[in-house]
Amino acid sequence: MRTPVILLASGCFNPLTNMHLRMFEIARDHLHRMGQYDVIGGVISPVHDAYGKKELISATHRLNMIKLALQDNDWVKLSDWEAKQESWTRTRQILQHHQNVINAYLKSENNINVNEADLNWMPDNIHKQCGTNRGVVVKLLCGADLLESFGTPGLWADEDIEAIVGEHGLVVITRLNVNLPEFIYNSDILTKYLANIMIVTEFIRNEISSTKIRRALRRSESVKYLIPDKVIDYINKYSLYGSQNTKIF
Ligand SMILES: Nc1ncnc2c1ncn2[C@@H]1O[C@H](COP(=O)(O)OP(=O)(O)OP(=O)(O)O)[C@@H](O)[C@H]1O
Ligand SMILES: NC(=O)c1ccc[n+]([C@@H]2O[C@H](COP(=O)(O)O)[C@@H](O)[C@H]2O)c1
Repeated sequence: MRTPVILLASGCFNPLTNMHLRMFEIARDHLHRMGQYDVIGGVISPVHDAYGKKELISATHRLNMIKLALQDNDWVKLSDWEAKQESWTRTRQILQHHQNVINAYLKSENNINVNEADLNWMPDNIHKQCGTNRGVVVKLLCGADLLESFGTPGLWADEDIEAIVGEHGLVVITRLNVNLPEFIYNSDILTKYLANIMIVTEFIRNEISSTKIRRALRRSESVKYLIPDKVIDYINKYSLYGSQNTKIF
């Protein structure tokens, strides 16, 4: 029997791009083709404001843009749990929270109090898709650059990496200039849990990044077809990313 999986992408989404959405599609295709997993949902979890990364705009705006982008998406949902915490939360805790909540909810057959915020990101027809006996695994969906950041001294605790890869698992999308097999080979922890790391090769190379989108916006260059139209309208409406009085459609 296939294991039910939710793919969770945690990041800045500053702003959300079409590549963020595409990551979910190619990851789901890949996992289904492998035959071992049943991807029952996708979750986008934008980082808390306190993460404080350069140029990070408020979570309110980032959440609103994601909501707009997902209006026509029938399987990827927004989770605002991380963004609404008191402060920044480690990725390990985010994965654990989502996995615990969904499994408790499934076991209880609706009889526990799941708060509104958590109900929002759960897949539709979750009981039908999983029944009560099949535990859902929440896997971290990320790009190769995020995996590479595991090697930045002091950024990730070893026990967090071990829990993320060992208890959840990674689905990693290739990115230009990152040699994933070599990076994994050089890490004892990643090699130990190799079976839990799925590398998804994006053969249709696409180097859209939020950094490039912000740069284009600052320079009044068009970002159409790189981010969803509704997100462009929102950026225009609130003059975000230095896009005042510019033509970005
Ligand atoms: N073009 C891409 N290819 C593969 N993964 C990507 C791509 N763009 C973003 N991602 C992944 O999406 C997740 C969310 O990333 P984040 O919002 O930090 O995106 P980003 O576009 O890399 O941001 P920034 O450019 O601001 O650093 C991360 O795991 C990141 O690796
Ligand atoms: N120790 C950790 O759990 C840890 C460390 C660094 C980044 N992250 C997460 O990685 C994501 C992407 O961050 P960057 O955009 O800075 O690469 C963010 O969601 C951030 O919260 C987690």
